[in-house]
Amino acid sequence: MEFLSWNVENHVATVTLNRPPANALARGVILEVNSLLDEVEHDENVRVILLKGEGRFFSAGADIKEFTTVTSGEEFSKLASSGQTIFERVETFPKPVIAAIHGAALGGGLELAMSCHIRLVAENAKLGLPELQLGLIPGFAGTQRLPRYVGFAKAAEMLLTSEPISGKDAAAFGLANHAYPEEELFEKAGELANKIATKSPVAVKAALEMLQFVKTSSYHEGVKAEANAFGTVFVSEDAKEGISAFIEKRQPVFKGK
Ligand SMILES: C/C=C/C(=O)SCCNC(=O)CCNC(=O)[C@H](O)C(C)(C)COP(=O)(O)OP(=O)(O)OC[C@H]1O[C@@H](n2cnc3c(N)ncnc32)[C@H](O)[C@@H]1OP(=O)(O)O
Repeated sequence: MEFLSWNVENHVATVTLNRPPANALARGVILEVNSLLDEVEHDENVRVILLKGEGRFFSAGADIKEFTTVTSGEEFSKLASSGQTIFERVETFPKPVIAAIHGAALGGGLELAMSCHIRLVAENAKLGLPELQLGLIPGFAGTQRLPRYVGFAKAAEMLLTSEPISGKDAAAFGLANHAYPEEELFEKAGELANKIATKSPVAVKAALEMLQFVKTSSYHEGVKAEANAFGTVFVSEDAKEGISAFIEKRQPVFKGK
């Protein structure tokens, strides 16, 4: 694998996203997440997966620079659907997946983290869905998962302002299970993963399966609508402006077209 490395110790597979400088989730990275799941799903030595990022961030989201290579709304909808499918596999995976988030989990990075079963964060991390700043919307089920954790009003504020919240606030709002000083994060995450790894894999699998019943049919309709809207919004002039503004390191000027 090019962008993920992993090692197994005490039945815990620690998986590291490694795509400098921001662990942006280019298509290839998301496909590798899927391949990683293929590798560990039937490996009896792996009971828990702990996901983290190398460098300054967990992940700054989808690769904005890669967006400039996609042209049609249909292609963007497909990109969103395939990401949604892989993140859904994370959420329905029969082994617990824990995200340890330092630095930032933004856009697709937060969407990946929200598909994990448990999130531990550094107090000073930034968590958010800033897609509207780019003239876009989230496309990897973020519009559906975020309100499930933080409630409608906070999700609306986070989406509509594009402003991230701190790890400390993420724990207070229920987006993260716990927040720790950054220097303690990975040790605490390892302890939690080791604790879960001592449980019966049969019972753990059943518990995870039962938790999936909280999803409603409107959730599944919502992610489908999100992928379609992602494609429609992406071919707007405002999206071109938002993406160019990010790359040119300036503020976007949106015209409503
Ligand atoms: C369906 C899903 C859709 C999406 O996920 S859309 C993407 C949503 N994500 C974002 O909008 C986040 C964008 N990034 C940022 O806001 C900032 O960056 C950070 C807060 C993560 C970090 O800020 P700072 O510490 O000032 O560093 P820096 O100089 O902005 O970034 C370091 C390098 O990382 C590249 N980078 C950051 N995020 C992305 C990204 N999402 N896609 C591609 N590249 C990214 C930058 O361009 C730059 O690179 P260079 O040093 O070559 O200028």
